Amino acid sequence: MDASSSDSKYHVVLFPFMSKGHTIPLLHLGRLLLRRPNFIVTVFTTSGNHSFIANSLSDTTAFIIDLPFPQNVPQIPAGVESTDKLPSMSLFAPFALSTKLMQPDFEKAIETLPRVNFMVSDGFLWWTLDSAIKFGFPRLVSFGMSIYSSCLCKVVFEHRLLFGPESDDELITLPQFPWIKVTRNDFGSTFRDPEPSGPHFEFNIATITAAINSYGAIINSFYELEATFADYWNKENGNTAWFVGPLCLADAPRVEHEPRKKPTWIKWLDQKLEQGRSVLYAAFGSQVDISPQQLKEIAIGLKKSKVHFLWVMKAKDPQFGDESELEENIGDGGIIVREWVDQREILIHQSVNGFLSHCGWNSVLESICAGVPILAWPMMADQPLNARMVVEEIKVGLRVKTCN
Ligand SMILES: O=c1ccn([C@@H]2O[C@H](COP(=O)(O)OP(=O)(O)O[C@H]3O[C@H](CO)[C@@H](O)[C@H](O)[C@H]3O)[C@@H](O)[C@H]2O)c(=O)[nH]1
Repeated sequence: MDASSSDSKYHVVLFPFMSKGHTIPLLHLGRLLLRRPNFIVTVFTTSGNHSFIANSLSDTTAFIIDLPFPQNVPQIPAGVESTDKLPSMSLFAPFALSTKLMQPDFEKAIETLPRVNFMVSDGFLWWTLDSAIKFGFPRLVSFGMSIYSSCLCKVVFEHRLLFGPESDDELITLPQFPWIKVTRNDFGSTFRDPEPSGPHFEFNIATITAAINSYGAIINSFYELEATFADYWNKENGNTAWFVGPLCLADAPRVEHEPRKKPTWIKWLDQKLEQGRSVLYAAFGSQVDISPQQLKEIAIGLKKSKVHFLWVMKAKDPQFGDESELEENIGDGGIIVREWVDQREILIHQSVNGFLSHCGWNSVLESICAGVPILAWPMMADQPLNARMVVEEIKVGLRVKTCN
C-alpha cells in the first residue's frame, strides 16, 4: 500500500477471529466501510484463512495481510488455523490463547502501514488492544453476539445468579429483566463454576477486560430488534455499543440465474418449488461438534417428520456407516449437502419455510432477514440464549424439545 497516497484517506484495520461465524460479519463490515468515499480497509488474517477472505472480498479494494499462525502449539494439530478445522471444540481455549503469539508479527506489519484511524478486532483477540494502545489508535471490539445475550451474561455473572439453584434446569428470574427466566444450562462451564479457574476462565477474563477498556463495541444487530437490551448495555457500560447490523445485508447472496451454473441443492429447491412443496432447511453452523449417533437420530427424526428438507452438514461431521444406511435414514424426502453453501441463498429461496438451526447469531439474523421462522436447537456458547431470544423475546421461532 502506498502510504503517501493514503494520507488523506481513512484507514480502518479489521482483525477477525479465525472462525467462520466471527469472520463473516467483519468482512461484511469491511464491505460497508468501503462503500464510503476515501476509506481504506486492511484485513489481518493468517495464510490458512486467506483464500476464504480473499474470495469473499474479491470484488472490493480491501487489502489482506497474512500473519503466520503460531506453530507447534500444544494440542493443536499442525495446519489447523480455523476453529471449524479443530478436531474438537474442547480445544478452543488453547487455540484462542495461542493467537497472542501473533502479536509481534502483527505489530511489525502495523509499523509498515499508513496511519490507522481505528481498528475493529474480534473480542477473542484481546491482545490487539495492547497493540492499538501502543500505536495510538482506538480499538473497537466485536464479539459477533446479540446484545440480548451479552446483557444476560453480564447480569448473571455480576450478580452471581447461577449459584442459588439446586439443579441445572431450575428457572432463575433475572431481577434486571423480570420477564426473563434462564437456567444454568443456558451458560458455558466457566459461568457455572462458583470458583472458576484454568485457561478458559483466564481467556474469558482477558477478553472481557480488554473489551471494557476498548473504545467501544460494534454489534451485528439493529437497535429496534433488541432496544431494551441496547439501552441497558449503553447505560451500564463505560463504553458505547454501536448497532451496525444486520451486517449480512451489506452483501447480497450470490443468486445464480443461469440453470447450468446453479448448485445442485438450489436446483433441488427449484424442483420443490415447482412441485408446490415446502422445505425445511437444517444446518448447525460451521463449528459445532455433533456425534455420529446424534447425526443418525437427526436423520431419523427428519425422515419421520415427513417434511422435505435440505440438510447442510459440516465437512468434518463424521460420516454415517455407509451410503445405504444414509439413504435408509433420510429416505427420499430430503437431501444432505456436505459442501460450503451460500446459506443466505438457501434461506431466501421461496421453497424454504423453516430453519432448523443451532442458533448461531449469524444464522438467526440471516433467518430473520429472509423472513424464515426458526426451529431452535441450541448446542453451545451463546446459542441457548439466542434460542431464548428467538422463542421467548422476539417470538420468531419454536424450541426443539430434547431429552438429556
Ligand atoms: O455452508 C455454510 C455454512 C455456514 N455458512 C455461514 O457461516 C455462518 C455461521 O455462523 P453462525 O450461524 O453464527 O454459526 P457458527 O459458525 O456456529 O458461529 C459461531 O459464532 C457465532 C457468532 O459469534 C456464535 O453466535 C455461535 O454460537 C458460534 O458457534 C453464517 O453466516 C452462515 O451463513 C455458510 O454460508 N455456508
